[in-house]
Amino acid sequence: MDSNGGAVYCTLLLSDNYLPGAMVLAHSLRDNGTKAKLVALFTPDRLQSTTIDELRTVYDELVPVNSMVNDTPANLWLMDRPDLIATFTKIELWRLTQYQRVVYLDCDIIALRAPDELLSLEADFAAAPDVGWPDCFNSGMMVLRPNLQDYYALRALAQRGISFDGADQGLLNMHFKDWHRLSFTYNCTPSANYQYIPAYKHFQSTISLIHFIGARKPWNMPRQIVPLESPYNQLLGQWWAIYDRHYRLPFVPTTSAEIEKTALAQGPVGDPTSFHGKSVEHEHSAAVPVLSMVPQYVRGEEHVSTFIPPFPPAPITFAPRLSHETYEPEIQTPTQAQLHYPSGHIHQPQPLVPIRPISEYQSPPSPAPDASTFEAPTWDPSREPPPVNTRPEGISLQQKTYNMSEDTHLFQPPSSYPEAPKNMWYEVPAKPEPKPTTVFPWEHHAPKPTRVFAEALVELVETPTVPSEQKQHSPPSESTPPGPSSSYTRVPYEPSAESWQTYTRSNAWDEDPEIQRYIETIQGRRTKSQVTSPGAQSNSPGKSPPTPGFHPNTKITDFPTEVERPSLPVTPAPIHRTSYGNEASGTAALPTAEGVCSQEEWNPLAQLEELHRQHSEVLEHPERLSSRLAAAAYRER
Ligand SMILES: O=c1ccn([C@@H]2O[C@H](COP(=O)(O)OP(=O)(O)O[C@H]3O[C@H](CO)[C@@H](O)[C@H](O)[C@H]3O)[C@@H](O)[C@H]2O)c(=O)[nH]1
Ligand SMILES: [Mn+2]
Repeated sequence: MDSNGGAVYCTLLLSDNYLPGAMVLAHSLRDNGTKAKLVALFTPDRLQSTTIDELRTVYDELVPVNSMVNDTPANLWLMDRPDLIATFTKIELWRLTQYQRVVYLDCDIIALRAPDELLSLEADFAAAPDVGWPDCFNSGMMVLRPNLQDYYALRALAQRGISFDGADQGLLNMHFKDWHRLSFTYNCTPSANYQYIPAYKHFQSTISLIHFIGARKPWNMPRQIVPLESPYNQLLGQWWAIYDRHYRLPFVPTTSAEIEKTALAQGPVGDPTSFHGKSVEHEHSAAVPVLSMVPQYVRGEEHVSTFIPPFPPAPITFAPRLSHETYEPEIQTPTQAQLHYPSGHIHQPQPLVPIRPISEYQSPPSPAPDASTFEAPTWDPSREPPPVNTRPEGISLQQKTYNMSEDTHLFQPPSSYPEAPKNMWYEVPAKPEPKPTTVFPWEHHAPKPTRVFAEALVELVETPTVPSEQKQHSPPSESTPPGPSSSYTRVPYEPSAESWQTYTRSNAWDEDPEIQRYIETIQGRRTKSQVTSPGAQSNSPGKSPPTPGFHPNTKITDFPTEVERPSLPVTPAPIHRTSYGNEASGTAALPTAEGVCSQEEWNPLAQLEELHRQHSEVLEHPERLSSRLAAAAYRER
């Protein structure tokens, strides 16, 4: 009993010609590091003793079993596999009760990694789906617990010949209906199904076991078949790699003379169907030292003669194997022609693909051709569009396998990281503010704004002497340009005064000489066009331009003196004119607001008193309010 509690890998050998498979399978498991016991069931009545001896070199235990032949083999012919007549012998696996668990593998399987986890799988019976009918499992790989109940049940079915394919897979699928499904990567069968190539490319690295189902087995096929990159041919290469590691003959001819000699020495091979049993004994000549029994059952050796010739012999009239692009290993049975590498002296074999014109091949003296020699004619991308209907090229890209790091140290972050770069933002270039379009003529040479704030004003206001002229509210002469607002402050500066007193209380419309002139030109125009206007007639004669420096007509507002008006002089008030008779008529032309006393008579104190009186009246006699409002509404109507 080993660490897996008696779990073993096990295969079955029914005939000598499957010996290479059994041997390569065992090597693939060992090469991949499994420590588990390797067991081989074999049928002594059907095998040569040398075959059994050979098995002993790699298998830990050999278990002889009686072969169980299907007496009603009709269904085998549905598969065209009469050679599977004895595969009912597989049910002997359930009699291996000396082992707790058996991972059974067909002889035509290789391991790309040892699937040791299957040795401890918690399932009574597990397998992977079959590519031909995925509801069924493929019986080439099974994880099972040997037990006599299943054994006798299976044997009963077998004796009655109950199997839909006439072999073990049909029988086992009828018995184990509830099988534990394992990943296809545990029993990956090469196939040419529509989904196969992309899936293969994707899952390739996860494959544990490859199963070469079908009548043709890797050891009966050449080492290399083009296209080399097709999944089947790549997997075939994997089988041959293991085989070569353990059994490749030491002699490899390299010169053309050696090639010729070796080919002649091996001679033509007989009917391939006769290679069962002893008829194969003559096949390897003395020129090739035979150290093991295995190579004599390896038909693949024959058609490559353990070498690849440097170039196809010329003249060549048939397609060399290298041009075999539509290889379908599961369907084709090897013909004699397929088992021969075409060298000059061998009779004309049947080509596998339509013969290409000789011009498609390179001439013999050119360097050794590789697979690409037989590619489609070269394409000049600078001159023509890509050729249509060519083979995809991605599949032939180099594949790389990366290994996980085995470093067991924890990641240590660096003590500091470099400073992040600064000033990475984009400086938006400043767009110059567009100058506001000028409306009035004086704006073209407008003086710089001279607004002054409170602090600065303290000094400015203290110094200037207000001209007496302005105290009398006369308009400023043109010789006095509009300067800082302090020159127009008529209220003497008082440090305790409210801040509003410090503001400019001049009206540019009254005091800016340019505005004065502008108004005069407009008035002039109005005079010409509206002759009948009484204001125009009285205001401006329209005969001579106004006298510069004196514009009494245009002055319409000013700050009233404290005598004129008791309220605070916050805003300029309309000038109450008495000096110009026609001015008065102009003012009289404006209708006075109804119910509002004139500016001059407005007494804010009296008005406040009145407001207060009304307010208290409403509070004391609310009923009067409604009658008041009703009266007001009636008035409005
Ligand atoms: O002449 C033979 C034939 C078969 N076997 C053994 O039986 C197994 C099954 O035969 P195989 O040629 O591998 O069959 P497959 O092509 O794999 O065909 C399918 O169908 C078979 C019959 O149902 C099942 O046994 C397989 O697992 C299943 O993959 C082989 O691996 C060997 O272990 C021999 O030893 N010698
Ligand atoms: Mn098989």
